[in-house]
Amino acid sequence: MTSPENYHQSALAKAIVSAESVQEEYFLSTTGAQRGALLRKWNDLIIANRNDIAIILSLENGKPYAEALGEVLYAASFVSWFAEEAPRAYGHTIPSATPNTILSDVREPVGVCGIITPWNFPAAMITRKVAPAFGAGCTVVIKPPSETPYTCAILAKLAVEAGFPPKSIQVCPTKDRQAASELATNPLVKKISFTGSTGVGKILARLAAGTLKKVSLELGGNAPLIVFDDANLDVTIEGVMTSKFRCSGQTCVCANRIYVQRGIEKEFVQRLVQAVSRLKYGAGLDSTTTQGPLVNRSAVDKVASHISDAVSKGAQVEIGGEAPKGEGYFFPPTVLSSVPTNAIVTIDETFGPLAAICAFDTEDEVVKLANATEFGLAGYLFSENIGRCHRVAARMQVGMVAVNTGKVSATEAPFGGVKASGYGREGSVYGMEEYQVIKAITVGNIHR
Ligand SMILES: NC(=O)C1=CN([C@@H]2O[C@H](COP(=O)(O)OP(=O)(O)OC[C@H]3O[C@@H](n4cnc5c(N)ncnc54)[C@H](OP(=O)(O)O)[C@@H]3O)[C@@H](O)[C@H]2O)C=CC1
Ligand SMILES: O=C(O)CCCC(=O)O
Repeated sequence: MTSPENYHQSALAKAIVSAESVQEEYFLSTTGAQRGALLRKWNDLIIANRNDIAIILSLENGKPYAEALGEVLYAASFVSWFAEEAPRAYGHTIPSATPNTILSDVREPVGVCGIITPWNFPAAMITRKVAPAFGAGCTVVIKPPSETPYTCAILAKLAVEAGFPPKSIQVCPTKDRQAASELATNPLVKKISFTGSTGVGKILARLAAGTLKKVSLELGGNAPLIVFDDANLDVTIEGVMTSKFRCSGQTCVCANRIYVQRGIEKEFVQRLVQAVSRLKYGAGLDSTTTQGPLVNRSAVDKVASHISDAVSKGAQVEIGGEAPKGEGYFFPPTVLSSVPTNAIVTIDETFGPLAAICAFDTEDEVVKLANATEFGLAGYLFSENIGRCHRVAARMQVGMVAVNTGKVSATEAPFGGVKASGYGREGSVYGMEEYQVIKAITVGNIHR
């Protein structure tokens, strides 16, 4: 009998066995085109239920309804994308060096996949992983985030309604970290895909090494955003607002350090403060809200500590700066100017609505500052000089660069990082490869 202590672990182990039981029988017997058709139905069901899903998402995560709806559509776009990619799992024919021999390679599903996702994108992080896994022919066991399990549950229900076998998508909500690590250690699981903090990513990678699983990790960022003095400031302010304040600053691609060339610092700060003053924090389902709450008390405390550290080193609060007293985890969108480059905010990802502005003088200097971090997920730059845009983009040590836009994420763009931001790419033409293995087939003596 299962003791209460290992109840969750044992539930996860059972879910893994259940997913494995249909891995071969169902997924190896369907074609990519058939799985693509199921993904198309799943996409259609998500779209048909988008308003209800957005309400659930907004209620459990706190993000404004309009943003939640945007996320549901973004989530559906991964399902739609991989519905098209599933039939295109091409292999190669390879000219063999051996006479009388035909050599080819094919792509096969890796097997049962363990999926672990964060609370900031309760829908999109599920579909960005599950849709390519299904497209490739894998089954999945999902450990959704404790803060936002319901969006995942409804997405899984719709996947089953679309026709995926119930056992092929297992959802195991648990707060028990020991239990969650079952996914990384169980030998039946062949792949771990994780989005979350760098610390947990390293733990999972270490655990997964025990059974040599395939691993992809989308981890923390600390995105630099560089504004050169030849930038178009209308475009730049719009880009900064998009990049910095989406999900109340709680995304791994949010600008964390804003470097502005000294000659335009004053005007930039003034215009940014104007734009920020139009934001309004509040409950997600209130239609006037543009900024939801942060995820928990420690997230609020982290923003406050980054502000007080920067201020103690000489930064100025231009707007915001203090959490309101009372219930809830709200933090007003904040702008700090004259932030010294040794402030903690330039080193540690804030994951909150704090725009920290540091002045710089030269291109070389700012590239060094931008790269002076263990992270390498997203980077942004604004300039009207095309040569400089290419030159600086080439020098930034990140997986994704956005030039003259604050939007770095798109279904068709490879999403992922370098350095301590992890490895593997999601979405795009590469996304399905993460869930496939390549098999070489050699046929000899063909002219016997
Ligand atoms: N790269 C990104 O997109 C994200 C980065 N972060 C960064 O991480 C910080 C902390 O956020 P947090 O949500 O705690 O991120 P975590 O990395 O702790 O959590 C992400 C997911 O991993 C699970 N998890 C945590 N520990 C383990 C473990 N030992 N074994 C298996 N699964 C585990 C969590 O479960 P549970 O919910 O039960 O804790 C959750 O589902 C943020 O402030 C931010 O800096 C956070 C979210 C996304
Ligand atoms: O912040 C994250 O956890 C994932 C990034 C969301 C995106 O832009 O796709």
